[in-house]
Amino acid sequence: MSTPFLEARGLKKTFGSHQAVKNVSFSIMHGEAFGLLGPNGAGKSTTIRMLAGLMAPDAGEVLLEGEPAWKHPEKWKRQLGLAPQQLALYPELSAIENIRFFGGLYGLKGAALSQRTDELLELVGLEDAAHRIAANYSGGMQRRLNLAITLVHKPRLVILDEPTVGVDPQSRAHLLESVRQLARDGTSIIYVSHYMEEVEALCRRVAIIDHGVVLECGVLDQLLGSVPTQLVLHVRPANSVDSVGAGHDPSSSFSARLQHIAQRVDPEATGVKVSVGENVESLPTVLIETSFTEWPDRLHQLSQAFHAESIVIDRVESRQQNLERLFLQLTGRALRA
Ligand SMILES: Nc1ncnc2c1ncn2[C@@H]1O[C@H](COP(=O)(O)OP(=O)(O)OP(=O)(O)O)[C@@H](O)[C@H]1O
Repeated sequence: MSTPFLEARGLKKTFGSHQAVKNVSFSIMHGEAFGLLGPNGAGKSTTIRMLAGLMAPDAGEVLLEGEPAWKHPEKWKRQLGLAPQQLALYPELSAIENIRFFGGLYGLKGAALSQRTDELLELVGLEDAAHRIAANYSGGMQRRLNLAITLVHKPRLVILDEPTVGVDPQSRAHLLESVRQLARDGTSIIYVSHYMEEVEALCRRVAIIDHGVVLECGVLDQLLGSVPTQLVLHVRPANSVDSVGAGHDPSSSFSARLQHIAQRVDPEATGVKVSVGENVESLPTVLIETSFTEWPDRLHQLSQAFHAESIVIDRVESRQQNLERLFLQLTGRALRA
């Protein structure tokens, strides 16, 4: 197997008595877009500060192409670019002046610096605003400039910490397109975000961290395969006399029959969890959670059980397995709660 471009190995960091990062390991391959997900305070920013060499770990190490990164500080600095959550730019300078200033810090000058400045303004879509001072930009435009500055020295790995938080839709689209372009050009990317749909759209592999430890790390599609399939069954009584809302509270017997089925299905034994919509009278739905491969069998068994109770399945809806649900399964809470 080829050597990862960057590897976090057993990273730990404590602030006072608080262990912010308890044990974090993962690796990023050359040219890979990697997502880092976790709720507030999970330890993401602390982890990426250690990856970028801005903070020393208490234990563990960062390997750059298989070697301890601290052994080659110049290489580490040149090959990595971190776009932090807090903007790192001069608000009283224009976009051009900011990019040229930071480019100069990396030794760029003359035609090379001018060319790089033009490329970056185009990449982040700030050509028209290039001469205006950054203080007058919208929040989203400032984020785009922040990204351009991060990229000035053509880092081979870019770490983006929540790049789209609080930005307008147009800037968000620009930022995402810029990241896609970087990925197409073969830049490795660590994308830290609360927005699962962004991570799903951009990253092939992800790590989910909480309380300073990695809960899961792997290829997104494979991780999603472990999320139970959810089927929502829309059901109704087979007998019209017995229909929902008709006569003297027939729905309670309908509800009782649904509950009866739900109780009979033992989730431990069958791998199927059945739950009945709370307001059965107005919302006759049944939720099945089962494994992806087994759901046709499960559905068949359940429809027989329904038939025996004179209940008809009108419609079956399958809910997509997504990162939001994987996250919920692992951490027990929603990311944006
Ligand atoms: N310099 C510091 N001194 C003391 N505590 C810190 C410091 N930096 C981070 N922490 C604490 O460490 C924990 C992890 O913080 P960190 O910023 O790494 O989390 P995060 O996952 O990036 O969260 P967020 O999404 O809110 O940025 C938090 O409880 C935070 O308050």
